[in-house]
Amino acid sequence: MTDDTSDRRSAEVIEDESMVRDEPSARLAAYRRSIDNFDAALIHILAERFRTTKAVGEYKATHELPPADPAREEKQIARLRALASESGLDPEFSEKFLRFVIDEVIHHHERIREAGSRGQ
Ligand SMILES: C=C(O[C@@H]1C=C(C(=O)O)C=C[C@H]1O)C(=O)O
Repeated sequence: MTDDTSDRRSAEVIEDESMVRDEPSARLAAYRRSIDNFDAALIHILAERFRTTKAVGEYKATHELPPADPAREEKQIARLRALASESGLDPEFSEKFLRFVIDEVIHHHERIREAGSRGQ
């Protein structure tokens, strides 16, 4: 498939083609409306993930479990790398992104544990 064909197909999915012909900048605006929706979904998904990992951090602090679980991280990273490859996303990027998120979660868990040990 040429770039032109794939470009046209993406536009068809996002926007009525006749509107794009009439106003060239409408295509960019349509792409950006779609990006806005994806970014909003990402933020909601991340907020839900952090809500769950907060509960995990509290559970770990109560049961005196360590904040990080490298075996679980390794499994999760391998699983998401495979999913990324299957869906056309760079697996290196998916690993870096997950590593970034997991490191933040571990900091939260450490803070929850410290707060618990100070009796807060
Ligand atoms: C959420 C957990 O705590 C940490 C964070 C993880 C994550 O964000 O995926 C995975 C493993 C742990 O290092 C967990 O143990 O499940």
